[in-house]
Amino acid sequence: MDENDKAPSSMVIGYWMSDRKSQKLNWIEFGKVCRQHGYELVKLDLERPLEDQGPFAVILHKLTEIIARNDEKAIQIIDRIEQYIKNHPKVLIIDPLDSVRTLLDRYKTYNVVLNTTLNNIDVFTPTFVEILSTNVKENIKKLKNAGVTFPFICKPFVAQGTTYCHQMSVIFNERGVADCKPPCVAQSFINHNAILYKLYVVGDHYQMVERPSLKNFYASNDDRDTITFDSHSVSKSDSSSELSVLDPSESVKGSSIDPIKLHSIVKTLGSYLNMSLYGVDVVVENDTNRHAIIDINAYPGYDGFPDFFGKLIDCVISRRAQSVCSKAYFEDSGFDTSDSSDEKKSRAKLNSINQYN
Ligand SMILES: Nc1ncnc2c1ncn2[C@@H]1O[C@H](COP(=O)(O)OP(=O)(O)OP(=O)(O)O)[C@@H](O)[C@H]1O
Ligand SMILES: O=P(O)(O)O[C@H]1[C@H](OP(=O)(O)O)[C@@H](OP(=O)(O)O)[C@@H](O)[C@@H](O)[C@@H]1OP(=O)(O)O
Ligand SMILES: [Mg+2]
Ligand SMILES: [Mg+2]
Repeated sequence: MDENDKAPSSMVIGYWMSDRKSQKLNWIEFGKVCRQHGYELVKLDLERPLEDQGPFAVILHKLTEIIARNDEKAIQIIDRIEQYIKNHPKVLIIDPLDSVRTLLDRYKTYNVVLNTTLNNIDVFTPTFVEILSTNVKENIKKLKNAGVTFPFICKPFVAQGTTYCHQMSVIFNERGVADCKPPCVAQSFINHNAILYKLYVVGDHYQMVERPSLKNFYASNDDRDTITFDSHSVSKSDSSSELSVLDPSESVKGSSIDPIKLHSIVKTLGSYLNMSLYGVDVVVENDTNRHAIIDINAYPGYDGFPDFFGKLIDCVISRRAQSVCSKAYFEDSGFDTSDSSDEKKSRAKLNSINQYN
């Protein structure tokens, strides 16, 4: 490439995701989109110091599988990235590692939703409790105290990035409580006529896609054995699991998804999560029409998201503009933006400002 062809180094986007993910997204195309907007896209070599590869204006990543691995090598990789960010406070990271860590922990994620104002508009997270022990008696007591009802769904604590994190079970009775595999989160099952709504978010843009989901289960089925399943065999666009087929006696009433609620979910969660790239799984409860948030994913698949790359570069540009403005704003007000504790305070302040804009 001609040297004059190169974007200035301040316009380099360093990215990392697995080869599998970049192939699925046809990531080479994103390189072209970046060029059209004056950015250069460079894959990070996680084995080498980032200082030798930068400087970067932006770090864009799906590091969930590295963060979730948590072995010595993975810790070293993440430390390296965090150190770079600390040494270069102006670099924009999509998304901040602490925010991704929250989403990798289902228990923390559900607590975030619980503490938002979404409840006021009939958007909720089904009752949940963490199960950490294998003591069945103790767990039954814990479930009762928390108000988790049968049937409930048991999900591994780690939400993304491992081979087992999508292995789940539906538990119908006290006998089934022995099938909980701690550490996990037990969550009351919400009947929703086997329709899942996936909200894919890219910065200020979002798109809803409909997916198959689990059929209705009733408490009267209390002698049933536990059902185990892999979530990826139920709720992908091409899934056709038996677990999604409604019983013949059930009428297939369309649920009424409310676009205003979806809009509020995105507006509210964006600032609570401090994330730009995420997906929210929503089901609409039969009879009540309440909207339940059952899952939030960092950097999901975006299958069915029109013009993903166009929206992604848009997001990079607008987040950069925001972060430049906020740095200028806080420097003016005497904040030391290179100090990470001040940085945290300034982000919190900025979040609260954004929330009301
Ligand atoms: N509380 C619930 N009530 C009813 N059905 C649920 C509930 N939680 C999950 N499900 C069903 O189980 C599936 C998997 O659950 P969940 O989305 O939490 O798993 P996941 O592995 O994190 O999925 P993803 O691939 O989206 O990351 C959902 O798509 C939905 O069909
Ligand atoms: O491809 P990836 O590795 O990003 O897999 C992600 C997957 O996308 P895919 O649909 O392309 O498989 C997402 O599905 P949708 O919500 O978009 O349906 C969701 O399951 C994430 O939890 C997965 O993240 P992981 O568990 O792997 O970290
Ligand atoms: Mg899901
Ligand atoms: Mg998930």
